[in-house]
Amino acid sequence: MSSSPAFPALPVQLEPLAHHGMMRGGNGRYEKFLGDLAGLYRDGAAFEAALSRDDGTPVYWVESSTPEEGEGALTVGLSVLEAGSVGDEYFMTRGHLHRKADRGELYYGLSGNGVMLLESVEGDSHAVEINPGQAVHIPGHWVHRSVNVGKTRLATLFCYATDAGQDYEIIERAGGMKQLVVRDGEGWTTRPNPGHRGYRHV
Ligand SMILES: O=P(O)(O)OC[C@H]1O[C@](O)(CO)[C@@H](O)[C@@H]1O
Repeated sequence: MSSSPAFPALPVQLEPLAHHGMMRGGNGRYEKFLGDLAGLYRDGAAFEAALSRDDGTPVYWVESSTPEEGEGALTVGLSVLEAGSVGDEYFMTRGHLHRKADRGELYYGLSGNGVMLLESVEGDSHAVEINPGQAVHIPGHWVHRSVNVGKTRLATLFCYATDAGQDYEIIERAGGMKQLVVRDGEGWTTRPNPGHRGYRHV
């Protein structure tokens, strides 16, 4: 016998365990392996070399809670990104614009050291650090990606409108994001991506 979902949806207690890379109480999980990320990094030879050494563990994963769907519903989750690099680019998420582009997102840094790379379709770019105890509040209409610029796992708690959706193709069609987040001595810097064609002219 099938049962209807409860209305209103039941409250959920979540326990993000950043150092264990998991969140208790969620109902969703996905993982991205190096092999899923072909074309993301500029240095193809460095990517192939990294793939040949790959230990088969995910580069990043997301554990989330979506207790209800529809307008006004929220998805909350833990995003975990390993430390590392391909060529001089730090490990990063694929990045996306929300399909409902006016939907914003909140990230709260739990552990590790990251940068949120934020770009508008009009051509503005911002790289905002996210360290433990810092939040980044991303309004709608920003293409966004997280980058781990530290030496340990980056774990962030996030929240966005469930109906936001994700458009990954906008970055692929543009030849990647406008800026790259790269090693700079012991730190990080941004450098223009020579392959970027602009988000509007695609
Ligand atoms: O969806 P992407 O771009 O692969 O990256 C995963 C990211 O997406 C989110 O799950 C939600 O926007 C982030 O928390 C996470 O860092």
